Amino acid sequence: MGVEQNGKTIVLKLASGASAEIYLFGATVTSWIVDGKERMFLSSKSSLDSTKAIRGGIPIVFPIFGPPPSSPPEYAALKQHGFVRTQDWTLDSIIMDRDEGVSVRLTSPPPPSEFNHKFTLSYVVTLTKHQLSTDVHINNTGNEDFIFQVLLHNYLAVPDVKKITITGLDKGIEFFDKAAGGKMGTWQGGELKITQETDRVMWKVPSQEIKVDDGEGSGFLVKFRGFEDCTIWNPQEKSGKNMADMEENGWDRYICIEPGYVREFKSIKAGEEFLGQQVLTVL
Ligand SMILES: O=P(O)(O)OC[C@H]1O[C@@H](O)[C@H](O)[C@@H](O)[C@@H]1O
Repeated sequence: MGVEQNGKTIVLKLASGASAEIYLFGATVTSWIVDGKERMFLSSKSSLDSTKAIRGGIPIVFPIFGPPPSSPPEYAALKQHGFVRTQDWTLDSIIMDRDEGVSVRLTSPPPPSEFNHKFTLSYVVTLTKHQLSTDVHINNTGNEDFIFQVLLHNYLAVPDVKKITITGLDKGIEFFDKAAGGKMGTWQGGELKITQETDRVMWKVPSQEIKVDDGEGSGFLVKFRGFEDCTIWNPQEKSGKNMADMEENGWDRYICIEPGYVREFKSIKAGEEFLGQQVLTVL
């Protein structure tokens, strides 16, 4: 029980058998086991040698989501989804180590020199019997405002994505449909099924609670606070087969329900803190 440190990874363990593995590279959660079952998808073709972002688990997206914008220059120079998913993070502290829960705080290293904004970024991962909570704390430690986007890119393992049902998306939400070439749409309410490539940035989700029924008696509840938007992504074969680090048919074994602040850039004032929380529960 407790917290094991194994060089590149930290493993949280509970007496119930629940565990979570976090790579220091990107502070990426790569495994979450509940009731003897792996709940995170991790592609068998993912590189785990710190050369490329990990394909699976929960990569952290910051300070941009998606491809870089054309300006300002320090943002235009960034790679897709920003730099923190490919940085070596540090274990800062063990916050809690008890029978009912284990919690650790990780901190990111300084940003690349061209990203000339002062901030601290810490990530608190808490494991309880059926839940995994991941909280991002961003503090503006400089004297000027700066802007960012942030998102927790979870890959939730499911037996067959074509059998899942997603609910909790409020009727009337606007979404940016990347799979449809970047069109805006309005969600009509009800259930969302994955029958084709899906890449939707749902703007301002009032419920902040999305349920995934895996069609085989289990699933997930994804709750969030601080984050307002949620991207729902599954590439299916059409785009999945073009991803070098995606295993064959991997696209059928996960769904990404990604809480974030991504519909626009959020401005953070000098001295201000942003807290984005994700709570994943196994149903
Ligand atoms: O291949 P990456 O950089 O990890 O991104 C994966 C996907 O991440 C999703 O969040 C985006 O909405 C998709 O458009 C993107 O393809």
